[in-house]
Amino acid sequence: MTAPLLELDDVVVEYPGKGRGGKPFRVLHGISLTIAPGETLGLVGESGSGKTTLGRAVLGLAPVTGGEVRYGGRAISRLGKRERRALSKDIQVVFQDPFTSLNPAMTVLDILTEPLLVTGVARRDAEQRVRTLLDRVYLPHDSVRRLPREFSGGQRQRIAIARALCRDPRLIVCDEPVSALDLTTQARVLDLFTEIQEATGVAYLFVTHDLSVVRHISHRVAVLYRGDIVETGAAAQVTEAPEHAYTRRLLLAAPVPDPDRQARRRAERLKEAAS
Ligand SMILES: Nc1ncnc2c1ncn2[C@@H]1O[C@H](COP(=O)(O)OP(=O)(O)OP(=O)(O)O)[C@@H](O)[C@H]1O
Repeated sequence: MTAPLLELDDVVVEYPGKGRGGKPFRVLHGISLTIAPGETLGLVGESGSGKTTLGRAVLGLAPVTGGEVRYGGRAISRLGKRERRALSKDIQVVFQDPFTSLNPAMTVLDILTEPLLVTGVARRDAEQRVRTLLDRVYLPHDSVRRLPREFSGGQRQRIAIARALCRDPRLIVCDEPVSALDLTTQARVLDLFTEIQEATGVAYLFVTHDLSVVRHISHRVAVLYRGDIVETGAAAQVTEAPEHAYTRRLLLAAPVPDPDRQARRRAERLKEAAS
């Protein structure tokens, strides 16, 4: 078996003093999961279940008070600032909102060259790299002169993806990266994620509340419920034949476009609620 790229071993996240009576507020209760090189693990769960917090724990942005996050076998939960910055070459992030995640005052050229220039890449090489990145996300080369506000939501998310790819990461935490896009744009951006993975071998931790998205993009799916993983398995198995009652409820709650299926689901939901 391939060694995992990322491993969470009994990870606990607590926010100090936010719980009842000023006690620490425990958001993740001991999460264990792995992601292999080149794999997409979809992370689903209802609002407030802790999905974003789990992604932030991987990025070193949430307080891990128990267990360990390992990247390539190395413990990374409690790194200092410099070590964490060095790790940002390997672990990148794409956020939900393409309207706020890009600096509105910077041109696309500046947005995409900055991560390279700060690590000592020569300007000419950085600009060459930007052209390759724009090709990879299907944006024209003359995008470099424009500001984020001159692009549509889908195009902005392509810029955010290009920025995440700048330094050839091995893992990208994708936090609801298509939720703010319309359905057609969502499908195109999801296809782009898949194509990039096939070309580069990057792995994704793909956080979403949307089961149709998770089915489309993931190899495996983990289901988070109130800070615990209740089910993990192959994407098709978890989304077609879930074992856990919570996953079944999540599936039944998802809207479906076909009215007959929708009616059947409504009947199943009512049956579940009555039982
Ligand atoms: N910085 C923080 N300080 C205190 N509590 C926090 C912090 N960040 C998140 N939480 C709490 O942790 C819980 C999980 O939040 P999180 O954002 O991880 O959930 P989520 O599953 O991503 O939800 P959504 O789908 O709505 O984004 C929530 O109760 C939230 O209020």
